Amino acid sequence: MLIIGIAGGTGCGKTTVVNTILNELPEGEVGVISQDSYYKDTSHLSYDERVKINFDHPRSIDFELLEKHLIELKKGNAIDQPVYSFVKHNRTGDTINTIPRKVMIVEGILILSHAEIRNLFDIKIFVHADSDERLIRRLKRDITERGRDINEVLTRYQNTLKPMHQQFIEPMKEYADIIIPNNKYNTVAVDIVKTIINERL
Ligand SMILES: Nc1ncnc2c1ncn2[C@@H]1O[C@H](COP(=O)(O)OP(=O)(O)O)[C@@H](O)[C@H]1O
Ligand SMILES: O=c1ccn([C@@H]2O[C@H](COP(=O)(O)O)[C@@H](O)[C@H]2O)c(=O)[nH]1
Repeated sequence: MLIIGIAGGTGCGKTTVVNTILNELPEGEVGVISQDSYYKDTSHLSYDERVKINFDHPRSIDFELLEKHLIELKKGNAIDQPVYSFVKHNRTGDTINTIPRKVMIVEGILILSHAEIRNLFDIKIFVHADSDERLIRRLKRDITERGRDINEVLTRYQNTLKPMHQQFIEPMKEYADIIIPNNKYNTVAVDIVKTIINERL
């Protein structure tokens, strides 16, 4: 199994890059694990308490479960990936049975910040987009898809997202094998990643 980690700040285009790769490769050969599925279960908190969580800090992620799942997949075993709701800020209680594939892509803002997880990746990719570009994309996406308003996005950006990005995400470029510049759609870089995956397939 080839495990590829794709990191980068919110709105840099990780999900879009992953979907582009998936759409053009043979169905069923590549699997995806999203770090978002591993936000800690916060069912014991009220919605008002959950909204105050710093979701850009590594402690908000259940890295132990993510590591356990990746090890199981490497051994050839299926895992039950939790389903996360950004609208509720919590796991939904559902899971997706995820079977091991020849290539597994793990994507998320903080996946390179955890040494044990990082060491499981055969290829580490960092997707870069400038912070103003990422904020614009996040505003548009979170208002249309994640039930936010302009005030929520900008307040979270100033209070937690920006400082956490500078502390825990941007420095992870150091560990990347490939950095994809993604201020514009970067079809050349995505083609290169697809070629690497095709060779493995
Ligand atoms: N290169 C790009 N140029 C312009 N918009 C983009 C680009 N990549 C992604 N987007 C858009 O920006 C938003 C955030 O992208 P997404 O892939 O969800 O980022 P991430 O998963 O890194 O948070 C989405 O609405 C997506 O359509
Ligand atoms: O309940 C939640 C959990 C996370 N977030 C925000 O999501 C982004 C990470 O997702 P991307 O798809 O990479 O943007 C992170 O910046 C968190 O602030 C949230 O809003 N609510």
